[in-house]
Amino acid sequence: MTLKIQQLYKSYQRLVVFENFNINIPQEHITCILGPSGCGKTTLLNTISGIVKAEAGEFLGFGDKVIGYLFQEPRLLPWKSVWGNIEFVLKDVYSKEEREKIISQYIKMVNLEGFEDYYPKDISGGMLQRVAIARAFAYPSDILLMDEPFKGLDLKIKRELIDAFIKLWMKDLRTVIFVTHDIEEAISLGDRIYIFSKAPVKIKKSFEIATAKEKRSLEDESLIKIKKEIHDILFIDDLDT
Ligand SMILES: Nc1ncnc2c1ncn2[C@@H]1O[C@H](COP(=O)(O)OP(=O)(O)OP(=O)(O)O)[C@@H](O)[C@H]1O
Repeated sequence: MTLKIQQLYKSYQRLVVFENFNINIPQEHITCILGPSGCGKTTLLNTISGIVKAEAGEFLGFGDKVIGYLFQEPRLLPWKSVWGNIEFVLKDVYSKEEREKIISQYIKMVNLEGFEDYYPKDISGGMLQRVAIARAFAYPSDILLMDEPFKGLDLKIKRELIDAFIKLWMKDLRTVIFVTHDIEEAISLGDRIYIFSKAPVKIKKSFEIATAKEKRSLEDESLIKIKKEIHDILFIDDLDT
């Protein structure tokens, strides 16, 4: 079943971010959202998670769903180790034995074996974000909201994180809504990609990518074509909208 948001209205004082806004989110897929800075991408995630209250709108299919949120900064607890940070969010969900199994499994999937006892201050930015991603997936949410989780990381680290992300996602095909400014990231991860306009947000265009994520190459002609089209919508169309 597809999750649907209908007739969303959200404003901040006089700024109307969403008005009669509709969007469909396919379950068990990754939906990427691209759009100009400040258009309302984070606001959409925040209305879905309930951090921000929509003034109007129906959220169909979201009612009984457990929502996880991965932010741009890893937000690890500095006083807990890599292991402890993942364990912390699983404490009330799984028994001790289950937790041990799950944590070691996820640590392995993001290639952090051997770093279980390290503290956040002793590992690199890319490793911190790998812990955060492992923690986000280890928590049994139905929908995972991700707000530019790879922003500011260098290209090689970003590629490693994308690969780790795909591996984690394939394990249970979580429903993911992924906000990014990076077209290549969207093309690497998205099953569906929405391009938002400036506020009040309209969906300018959506793309579907059918190729399995683990088999995608950014050199594929079809992906190069989509990349160019997205680029033109974002950076050329926007000059006059
Ligand atoms: N709490 C708030 N109070 C007032 N205005 C806000 C608030 N939160 C966001 N805004 C404004 O609403 C608009 C949408 O913000 P939002 O953070 O959702 O955009 P975004 O698309 O995620 O931006 P970016 O791409 O820069 O992260 C922006 O103009 C922002 O300044």
